[in-house]
Amino acid sequence: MSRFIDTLVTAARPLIMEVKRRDPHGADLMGGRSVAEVVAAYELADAACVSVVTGHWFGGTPDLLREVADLTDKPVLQKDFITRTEHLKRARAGGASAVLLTAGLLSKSSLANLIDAALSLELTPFVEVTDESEVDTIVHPADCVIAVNNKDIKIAERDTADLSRSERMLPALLGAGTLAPVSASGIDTPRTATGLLGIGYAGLLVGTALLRAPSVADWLDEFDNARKLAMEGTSR
Ligand SMILES: O=C(O)c1ccccc1NCC(=O)[C@H](O)[C@H](O)COP(=O)(O)O
Repeated sequence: MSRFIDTLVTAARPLIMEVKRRDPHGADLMGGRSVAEVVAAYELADAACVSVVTGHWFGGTPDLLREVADLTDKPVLQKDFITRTEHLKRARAGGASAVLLTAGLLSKSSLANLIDAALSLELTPFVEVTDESEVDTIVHPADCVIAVNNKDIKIAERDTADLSRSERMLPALLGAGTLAPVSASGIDTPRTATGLLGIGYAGLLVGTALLRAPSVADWLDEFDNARKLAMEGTSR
Protein backbone atom coordinates (compact mmCIF):
# COMPACT_ATOMS: atom_id res chain seq x y z
CA MET A 1 0.00 0.00 0.00
CA SER A 2 1.40 3.42 -0.81
CA ARG A 3 1.85 6.10 1.79
CA PHE A 4 -1.18 8.29 1.07
CA ILE A 5 -3.89 5.61 1.23
CA ASP A 6 -2.23 3.88 4.18
CA THR A 7 -2.03 7.12 6.17
CA LEU A 8 -5.61 8.04 5.36
CA VAL A 9 -7.22 4.73 6.37
CA THR A 10 -5.27 4.52 9.64
CA ALA A 11 -5.76 8.16 10.73
CA ALA A 12 -7.77 8.88 13.85
CA ARG A 13 -9.23 11.95 12.12
CA PRO A 14 -9.26 11.01 8.43
CA LEU A 15 -9.44 14.46 6.88
CA ILE A 16 -7.58 15.53 3.75
CA MET A 17 -7.27 19.31 4.13
CA GLU A 18 -6.96 21.31 0.96
CA VAL A 19 -4.89 24.27 -0.16
CA LYS A 20 -6.81 26.05 -2.93
CA ARG A 21 -6.35 29.67 -3.93
CA ARG A 22 -9.79 30.40 -5.39
CA ASP A 23 -13.30 28.97 -5.28
CA PRO A 24 -15.13 27.93 -8.50
CA HIS A 25 -16.49 31.48 -8.92
CA GLY A 26 -13.04 33.06 -8.72
CA ALA A 27 -13.36 34.33 -5.13
CA ASP A 28 -10.17 34.34 -3.10
CA LEU A 29 -9.86 31.64 -0.44
CA MET A 30 -6.48 32.58 1.02
CA GLY A 31 -7.74 35.66 2.90
CA GLY A 32 -4.34 37.35 2.89
CA ARG A 33 -2.58 34.28 4.31
CA SER A 34 0.49 32.77 2.74
CA VAL A 35 0.55 29.15 1.62
CA ALA A 36 2.95 28.50 4.52
CA GLU A 37 0.39 29.87 7.02
CA VAL A 38 -2.40 27.68 5.65
CA VAL A 39 -0.20 24.57 5.70
CA ALA A 40 0.93 25.42 9.25
CA ALA A 41 -2.73 25.59 10.34
CA TYR A 42 -3.34 22.15 8.80
CA GLU A 43 -0.25 20.79 10.56
CA LEU A 44 -1.52 22.13 13.88
CA ALA A 45 -4.95 20.66 13.12
CA ASP A 46 -3.32 17.27 12.60
CA ALA A 47 -4.55 16.75 9.03
CA ALA A 48 -4.15 13.15 7.88
CA CYS A 49 -3.11 14.32 4.40
CA VAL A 50 -2.95 17.57 2.48
CA SER A 51 -4.47 18.25 -0.95
CA VAL A 52 -3.20 20.99 -3.22
CA VAL A 53 -5.12 22.26 -6.23
CA THR A 54 -2.61 23.16 -8.94
CA GLY A 55 -5.32 23.46 -11.63
CA HIS A 56 -5.56 27.02 -13.01
CA TRP A 57 -9.38 27.11 -12.74
CA PHE A 58 -8.88 27.40 -9.01
CA GLY A 59 -5.96 29.82 -9.13
CA GLY A 60 -3.37 27.06 -8.89
CA THR A 61 0.00 26.74 -10.61
CA PRO A 62 2.30 23.72 -11.04
CA ASP A 63 4.81 25.26 -8.56
CA LEU A 64 2.24 25.17 -5.78
CA LEU A 65 2.75 21.41 -5.41
CA ARG A 66 6.47 21.74 -4.60
CA GLU A 67 5.76 24.71 -2.30
CA VAL A 68 3.25 22.71 -0.26
CA ALA A 69 5.28 19.48 -0.27
CA ASP A 70 8.30 21.37 1.09
CA LEU A 71 6.19 22.70 3.98
CA THR A 72 4.87 19.38 5.30
CA ASP A 73 5.84 15.75 5.85
CA LYS A 74 2.21 14.71 5.38
CA PRO A 75 1.27 12.82 2.21
CA VAL A 76 0.22 15.31 -0.46
CA LEU A 77 -2.47 14.85 -3.12
CA GLN A 78 -2.11 16.83 -6.35
CA LYS A 79 -5.47 17.92 -7.79
CA ASP A 80 -5.18 18.86 -11.44
CA PHE A 81 -6.25 17.60 -14.85
CA ILE A 82 -3.87 14.66 -15.04
CA THR A 83 -4.13 12.87 -18.37
CA ARG A 84 -0.63 11.62 -19.22
CA THR A 85 2.12 9.50 -17.67
CA GLU A 86 4.40 12.53 -17.94
CA HIS A 87 2.06 14.38 -15.53
CA LEU A 88 2.45 11.53 -13.03
CA LYS A 89 6.24 11.70 -13.22
CA ARG A 90 6.10 15.46 -12.64
CA ALA A 91 3.75 14.93 -9.69
CA ARG A 92 6.18 12.44 -8.15
CA ALA A 93 9.12 14.77 -8.74
CA GLY A 94 7.15 17.64 -7.20
CA GLY A 95 6.58 15.75 -3.96
CA ALA A 96 3.09 14.26 -4.44
CA SER A 97 2.08 10.98 -2.79
CA ALA A 98 -1.28 10.80 -4.58
CA VAL A 99 -2.71 12.09 -7.85
CA LEU A 100 -6.22 12.97 -8.91
CA LEU A 101 -7.57 10.91 -11.81
CA THR A 102 -11.01 12.13 -12.82
CA ALA A 103 -12.87 9.12 -14.26
CA GLY A 104 -15.43 11.24 -16.12
CA LEU A 105 -12.71 13.03 -18.10
CA LEU A 106 -10.72 9.95 -19.13
CA SER A 107 -11.44 7.03 -21.44
CA LYS A 108 -11.60 3.62 -19.80
CA SER A 109 -8.22 2.62 -21.25
CA SER A 110 -6.51 5.91 -20.28
CA LEU A 111 -7.82 5.59 -16.74
CA ALA A 112 -6.54 2.00 -16.48
CA ASN A 113 -3.12 2.97 -17.90
CA LEU A 114 -2.81 5.95 -15.56
CA ILE A 115 -3.77 3.85 -12.52
CA ASP A 116 -1.13 1.26 -13.47
CA ALA A 117 1.49 3.93 -14.06
CA ALA A 118 0.67 5.76 -10.81
CA LEU A 119 0.98 2.57 -8.79
CA SER A 120 4.29 1.70 -10.39
CA LEU A 121 5.54 5.17 -9.36
CA GLU A 122 4.27 4.49 -5.81
CA LEU A 123 1.61 7.18 -6.12
CA THR A 124 -1.87 6.51 -4.75
CA PRO A 125 -4.45 6.90 -7.54
CA PHE A 126 -7.17 9.18 -6.12
CA VAL A 127 -9.91 8.29 -8.59
CA GLU A 128 -12.84 10.68 -8.58
CA VAL A 129 -16.27 9.52 -9.74
CA THR A 130 -19.73 11.04 -10.02
CA ASP A 131 -21.79 8.00 -10.99
CA GLU A 132 -21.87 4.24 -10.53
CA SER A 133 -20.90 3.41 -14.12
CA GLU A 134 -17.55 5.17 -13.60
CA VAL A 135 -16.78 2.98 -10.58
CA ASP A 136 -16.89 -0.14 -12.79
CA THR A 137 -14.03 1.22 -14.92
CA ILE A 138 -11.51 1.34 -12.02
CA VAL A 139 -8.71 -1.25 -12.11
CA HIS A 140 -6.89 -2.25 -8.88
CA PRO A 141 -9.64 -0.71 -6.74
CA ALA A 142 -8.12 -2.02 -3.51
CA ASP A 143 -5.04 0.14 -4.13
CA CYS A 144 -7.01 3.26 -5.08
CA VAL A 145 -8.76 5.90 -3.09
CA ILE A 146 -12.16 6.13 -4.77
CA ALA A 147 -13.71 9.51 -4.13
CA VAL A 148 -17.23 10.64 -4.88
CA ASN A 149 -17.13 14.24 -6.05
CA ASN A 150 -20.30 15.92 -4.77
CA LYS A 151 -19.84 18.62 -7.41
CA ASP A 152 -19.44 18.46 -11.19
CA ILE A 153 -15.98 19.29 -12.52
CA LYS A 154 -17.36 19.37 -16.08
CA ILE A 155 -19.00 22.67 -15.15
CA ALA A 156 -15.96 23.76 -13.11
CA GLU A 157 -17.77 22.88 -9.86
CA ARG A 158 -20.02 25.95 -10.18
CA ASP A 159 -22.97 23.77 -9.15
CA THR A 160 -24.33 23.31 -5.65
CA ALA A 161 -22.91 20.25 -3.91
CA ASP A 162 -25.16 17.20 -4.02
CA LEU A 163 -24.26 15.31 -0.87
CA SER A 164 -26.96 12.72 -1.52
CA ARG A 165 -24.62 11.48 -4.29
CA SER A 166 -22.15 10.36 -1.63
CA GLU A 167 -24.89 8.56 0.27
CA ARG A 168 -26.21 6.87 -2.86
CA MET A 169 -22.83 5.79 -4.22
CA LEU A 170 -21.19 4.39 -1.08
CA PRO A 171 -22.41 0.80 -1.70
CA ALA A 172 -20.93 0.88 -5.23
CA LEU A 173 -17.56 2.06 -3.86
CA LEU A 174 -17.48 -0.63 -1.20
CA GLY A 175 -18.67 -3.23 -3.70
CA ALA A 176 -15.76 -2.34 -6.00
CA GLY A 177 -13.35 -3.25 -3.22
CA THR A 178 -11.71 0.03 -2.27
CA LEU A 179 -10.38 0.25 1.28
CA ALA A 180 -10.62 4.01 1.09
CA PRO A 181 -13.98 5.41 0.01
CA VAL A 182 -13.80 9.21 0.25
CA SER A 183 -16.38 11.95 -0.09
CA ALA A 184 -15.09 15.17 -1.68
CA SER A 185 -16.29 18.73 -2.32
CA GLY A 186 -18.98 20.84 -0.74
CA ILE A 187 -18.61 19.37 2.75
CA ASP A 188 -19.64 22.56 4.47
CA THR A 189 -20.09 21.91 8.19
CA PRO A 190 -18.54 19.69 10.88
CA ARG A 191 -21.92 18.00 11.25
CA THR A 192 -22.07 17.13 7.52
CA ALA A 193 -18.55 15.72 7.78
CA THR A 194 -19.43 13.61 10.81
CA GLY A 195 -22.53 12.28 9.06
CA LEU A 196 -20.49 11.10 6.06
CA LEU A 197 -17.98 9.26 8.25
CA GLY A 198 -20.92 7.84 10.21
CA ILE A 199 -22.40 6.18 7.13
CA GLY A 200 -19.08 4.51 6.29
CA TYR A 201 -16.75 6.87 4.45
CA ALA A 202 -13.11 6.22 5.36
CA GLY A 203 -12.02 9.76 4.60
CA LEU A 204 -13.18 13.21 3.55
CA LEU A 205 -11.63 15.91 1.40
CA VAL A 206 -12.41 19.39 2.70
CA GLY A 207 -11.17 22.64 1.19
CA THR A 208 -13.45 25.67 1.10
CA ALA A 209 -15.08 25.12 4.50
CA LEU A 210 -11.69 25.00 6.26
CA LEU A 211 -10.23 27.84 4.21
CA ARG A 212 -13.23 30.06 5.05
CA ALA A 213 -13.51 29.00 8.69
CA PRO A 214 -12.60 31.84 11.06
CA SER A 215 -10.63 29.20 13.00
CA VAL A 216 -9.62 25.76 11.72
CA ALA A 217 -9.12 24.67 15.33
CA ASP A 218 -12.72 25.63 16.25
CA TRP A 219 -14.10 23.84 13.16
CA LEU A 220 -12.26 20.70 14.21
CA ASP A 221 -13.34 20.98 17.84
CA GLU A 222 -16.93 21.04 16.61
CA PHE A 223 -16.18 18.10 14.30
CA ASP A 224 -14.57 16.06 17.13
CA ASN A 225 -17.49 16.79 19.47
CA ALA A 226 -20.12 15.86 16.87
CA ARG A 227 -18.21 12.66 16.10
CA LYS A 228 -17.94 11.74 19.78
CA LEU A 229 -21.67 12.27 20.25
CA ALA A 230 -22.43 10.19 17.13
CA MET A 231 -20.18 7.37 18.36
CA GLU A 232 -21.77 7.43 21.83
CA GLY A 233 -25.17 7.29 20.14
CA THR A 234 -24.29 4.20 18.12
CA SER A 235 -22.69 2.37 21.09
CA ARG A 236 -25.85 2.71 23.22
O1 LIG B 1 -12.18 17.44 -9.44
C1 LIG B 1 -11.44 17.63 -10.42
O2 LIG B 1 -11.49 16.91 -11.44
C2 LIG B 1 -10.42 18.75 -10.39
C3 LIG B 1 -9.59 18.90 -11.45
C4 LIG B 1 -8.63 19.90 -11.44
C5 LIG B 1 -8.52 20.74 -10.37
C6 LIG B 1 -9.37 20.61 -9.28
C7 LIG B 1 -10.31 19.62 -9.29
N1 LIG B 1 -11.14 19.47 -8.23
C8 LIG B 1 -11.13 20.30 -7.08
C9 LIG B 1 -12.09 19.79 -6.11
O3 LIG B 1 -12.77 18.83 -6.37
C10 LIG B 1 -12.25 20.50 -4.80
O4 LIG B 1 -11.32 21.50 -4.69
C11 LIG B 1 -12.10 19.58 -3.59
O5 LIG B 1 -12.87 18.44 -3.68
C12 LIG B 1 -12.48 20.33 -2.30
O6 LIG B 1 -13.78 20.86 -2.42
P1 LIG B 1 -14.35 21.97 -1.43
O7 LIG B 1 -14.29 21.41 -0.04
O8 LIG B 1 -15.74 22.21 -1.88
O9 LIG B 1 -13.48 23.17 -1.57
